[in-house]
Amino acid sequence: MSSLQRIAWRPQLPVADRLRRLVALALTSGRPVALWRLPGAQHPRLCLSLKVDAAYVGLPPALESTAPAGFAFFPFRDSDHNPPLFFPADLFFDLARPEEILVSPSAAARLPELRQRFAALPTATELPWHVSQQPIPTPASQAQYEALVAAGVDAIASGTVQKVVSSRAVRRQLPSNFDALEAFEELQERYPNAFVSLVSAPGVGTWLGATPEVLAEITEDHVFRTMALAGTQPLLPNLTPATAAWAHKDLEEHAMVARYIVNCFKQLRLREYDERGPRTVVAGQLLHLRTDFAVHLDQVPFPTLGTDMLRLLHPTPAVGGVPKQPALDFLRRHEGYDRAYYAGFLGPVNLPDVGVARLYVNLRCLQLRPQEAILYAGTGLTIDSDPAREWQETELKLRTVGAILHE
Ligand SMILES: C=C(O[C@H]1C=CC=C(C(=O)O)[C@@H]1O)C(=O)O
Repeated sequence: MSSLQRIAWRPQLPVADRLRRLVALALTSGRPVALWRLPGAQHPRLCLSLKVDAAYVGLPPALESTAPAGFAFFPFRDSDHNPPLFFPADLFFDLARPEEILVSPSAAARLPELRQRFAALPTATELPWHVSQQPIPTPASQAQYEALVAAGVDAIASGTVQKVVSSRAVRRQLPSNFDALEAFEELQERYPNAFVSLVSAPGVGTWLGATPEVLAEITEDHVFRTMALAGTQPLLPNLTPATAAWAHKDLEEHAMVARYIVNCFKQLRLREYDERGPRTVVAGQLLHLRTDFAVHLDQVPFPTLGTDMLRLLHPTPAVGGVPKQPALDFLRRHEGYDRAYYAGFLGPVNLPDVGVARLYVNLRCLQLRPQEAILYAGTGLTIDSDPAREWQETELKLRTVGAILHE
């Protein structure tokens, strides 16, 4: 049950300024704020939490309709440095319906004060985005990354793992006059089919991204959905999804993710899932192999399937590896930097529609620092991986979110 209440809201301000001021309202008082645009949607949405402490949680969130409404922001791996978060929704603003706002009971009780603070905020100031207190990761040089790939291939050859997804971080200077809200807008325009997000929270910093990968969804029609997304090639001018041919390496890399998902269903003893694929899909300037999985929740006796699958799935072999624990151990030992929220997951739960949850893997993302951005990208390794090609693939993936870092 959502306890959010709909109220009319007609400040004398253009819609974009309302959004900017709501973000300012959160940031100037040290609170978390999440903005997102669903794949294919025309307008973004915003969730603001009034209680910072309420955001820190342990387990991945419950996805049932009885669970609280809010926005999940989970790291690749739990740690004191990268806490798993769920921002309970106190204010929800949908730019498709700019004349209203949804508020929680505690926000409703404070409406006069919130309205006053909102009205007093200057529109044109620079926004005080949250900054992570964690050290900036040391970027891997090409030689270092290729050595990591070679170590991954060795671990596969020796039988320690079957697949592992190595990754790296890159530092880029921010362009002069960089504005995170304008960058969020540009990501929406460039990638209409991605889940585009801008999340800023105390202890977490500020993250921007445009991901193609669903981790766990429960849709309006009561269908649980997830996908295997792995296998990459550039979308070259004379190529279409229909004409793309795939190397054995990509097919194998993809099949391991699909098998892992099937095994998660098996662990829950669920047989009634629909599997479609693999097919070729476009994500920005890249092509991926994708297999879609769906379960009609009204037709199976698994009321908590969404929550159970989420807890089994993360991190999938599209970002970790197979078997899971040895692959994660390999990454901890060899990767040489902290992924933080890259390859974690994020998205709204019961917000605004009760019974609907949309969680995505945090890929093609960057972290904002005062003068620079930290970009992240990884590649799935198999026994056939060539270090130079894997480096090249990370370069291509970095271009997705990197496209917004121009003068
Ligand atoms: C790990 C990333 O992508 C994953 C998703 C799609 C294709 C992938 C691949 O082909 O390696 C990765 O598994 C990333 O973008 O950083």
